[in-house]
Amino acid sequence: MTLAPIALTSGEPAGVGLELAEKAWEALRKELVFFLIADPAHLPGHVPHEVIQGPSEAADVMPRALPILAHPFFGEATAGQPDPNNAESVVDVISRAVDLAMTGAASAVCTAPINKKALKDGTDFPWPGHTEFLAYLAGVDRVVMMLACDQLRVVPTTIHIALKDVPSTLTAALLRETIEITRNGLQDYFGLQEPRLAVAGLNPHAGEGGAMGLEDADLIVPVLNDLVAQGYDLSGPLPADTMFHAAARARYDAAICMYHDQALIPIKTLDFDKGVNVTLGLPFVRTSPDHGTAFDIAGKGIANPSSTIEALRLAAKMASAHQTTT
Ligand SMILES: NC(=O)C1=CN([C@@H]2O[C@H](COP(=O)(O)OP(=O)(O)OC[C@H]3O[C@@H](n4cnc5c(N)ncnc54)[C@H](O)[C@@H]3O)[C@@H](O)[C@H]2O)C=CC1
Ligand SMILES: NCC(=O)COP(=O)(O)O
Repeated sequence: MTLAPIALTSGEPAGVGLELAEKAWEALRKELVFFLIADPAHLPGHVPHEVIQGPSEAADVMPRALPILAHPFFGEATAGQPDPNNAESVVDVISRAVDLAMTGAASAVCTAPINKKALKDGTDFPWPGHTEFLAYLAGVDRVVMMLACDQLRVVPTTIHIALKDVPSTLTAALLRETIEITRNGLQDYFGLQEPRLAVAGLNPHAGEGGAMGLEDADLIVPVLNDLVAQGYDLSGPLPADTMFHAAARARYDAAICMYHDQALIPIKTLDFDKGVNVTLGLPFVRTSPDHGTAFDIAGKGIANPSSTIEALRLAAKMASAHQTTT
């Protein structure tokens, strides 16, 4: 069965997203089909583009031009300088892509980076990022952020919160749900029958028997024991400083981490260029490049498109894996 095209969102028009959409089209136009939802006036215009009336026209257009589902914005796109007048449309484009994915007109959603501060300034966007907004749009209570590259997959259990709030936010229920959603996602979309999950400790040396913190023994261990008894393949809590070297990585399929930087530093260090952000637990596939709006290089034509290209490739792979299992 042919896969429906992937919906790629505009993201923040003052960032590198639209430049990367054009570069991704050049790289992928003979490999897969996607369409961009954006204001055509915002495109840098280094590649041909063609406005389509609906996703079903994308496949015909893709080999010759970047298919674009036009979404008028209220402001202009000035590199590195977000216009608050655009914020509402940035958000509306994400909702539109989700509608298309929920109805099957798009096989997946791939999001270009948004600038959280620009959205807060322009619209009172109440969400920390796409991840939580997508869960809201899809009507699901809990989703999981996973970042993936060839060498590593990582999941932050707590995401965009202050470091001081991590211990109080980290509950047994949150950790359990994170592990469950990760396991299901790796089974459904990545062909792993029983994923091997390595769980990081919260404290240095995973607490070192209580000498450096109690959460590892008191909170993490009971959750792991319970899930292992249910058949999960889990190890941990592991000291986070020694679980990301090559030999350690070979022992697991994904690392469950306790907070944002514990998860994202190792993957962005290993493969910033090709890392992909995936949301697990949604009723549709969502991927994104692992980087942000990169205002410092926007408009210069030097942004590296590899992460966006890999995000579109992974979206297509996950969507077809799901199609064959449903
Ligand atoms: N999925 C999303 O919507 C994401 C959004 N963000 C948002 O992006 C904004 C900026 O975040 P930062 O922390 O500055 O991270 P950033 O990823 O935008 O930039 C960090 C550094 O990496 C470089 N960089 C990023 N992408 C690049 C590319 N494709 N090619 C070459 N160099 C690249 C930038 O020039 C900068 O020096 C924030 O508002 C943040 O919340 C950050 C990550 C993901
Ligand atoms: N640090 C990852 C990030 O900011 C991406 O967040 P999201 O917008 O995908 O929720």
